[in-house]
Amino acid sequence: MITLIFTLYRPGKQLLETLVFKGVWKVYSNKVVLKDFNLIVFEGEVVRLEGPNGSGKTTVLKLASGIERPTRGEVYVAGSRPWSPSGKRAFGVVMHGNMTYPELTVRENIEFFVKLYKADKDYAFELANKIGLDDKLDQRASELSFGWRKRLEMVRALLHKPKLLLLDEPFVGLDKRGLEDIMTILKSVNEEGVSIVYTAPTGVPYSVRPDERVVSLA
Ligand SMILES: Nc1ncnc2c1ncn2[C@@H]1O[C@H](COP(=O)(O)OP(=O)(O)OP(=O)(O)O)[C@@H](O)[C@H]1O
Repeated sequence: MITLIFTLYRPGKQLLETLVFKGVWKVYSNKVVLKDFNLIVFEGEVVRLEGPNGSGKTTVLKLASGIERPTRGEVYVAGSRPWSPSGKRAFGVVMHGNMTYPELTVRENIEFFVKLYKADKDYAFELANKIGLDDKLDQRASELSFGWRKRLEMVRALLHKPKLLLLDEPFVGLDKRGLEDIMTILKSVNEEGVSIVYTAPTGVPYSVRPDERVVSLA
């Protein structure tokens, strides 16, 4: 009987919480930007942070990536603080500024970040190919147009296989092909289980997945 119970009992796979905000407040010199903000994002989920300019969307990403610390409350990425070594490995982030090196070529940038993260070089160059960077590998990052630099930033953010990808307004300034390339890579990594949290000002007509969760900031 006991054997039968153990044979039938197949607990569902526990989904990992890739991002947790618990009672988070963010106050900048007496301006309350986030007031008791709570959010749980599970493995493989896509969450769109929506709201008007100044509502705190970027602030949420800065807290999730450890660039800012909460005034009150707790933030966890895959169970770790975002600024801890294991937390840092668990996410990739693309904000408005560039984090790749302008003087290095696309290839050199990818090789540099592969070494930094002790990542898989083949996987990194596969990402670069998938996003259309294969014929730009020998160009300096500084020579790339905005949309191509954005693609390089996306590869930089993903090459260490993070569990969570954080993107600040990923569709801004891209042409049709740029949008398609970015969407292709986002769909592909999301199918592999990567959670995506991205910001979009209210009214932006694009989405990563039709069933994505929308979180509105007032
Ligand atoms: N370092 C800072 N010091 C003081 N105030 C700040 C700082 N960073 C952000 N703020 C303020 O916090 C509020 C929220 O800013 P945030 O950039 O998170 O908004 P957002 O929703 O991303 O806006 P946008 O759509 O314009 O990018 C704004 O009023 C902004 O002026």
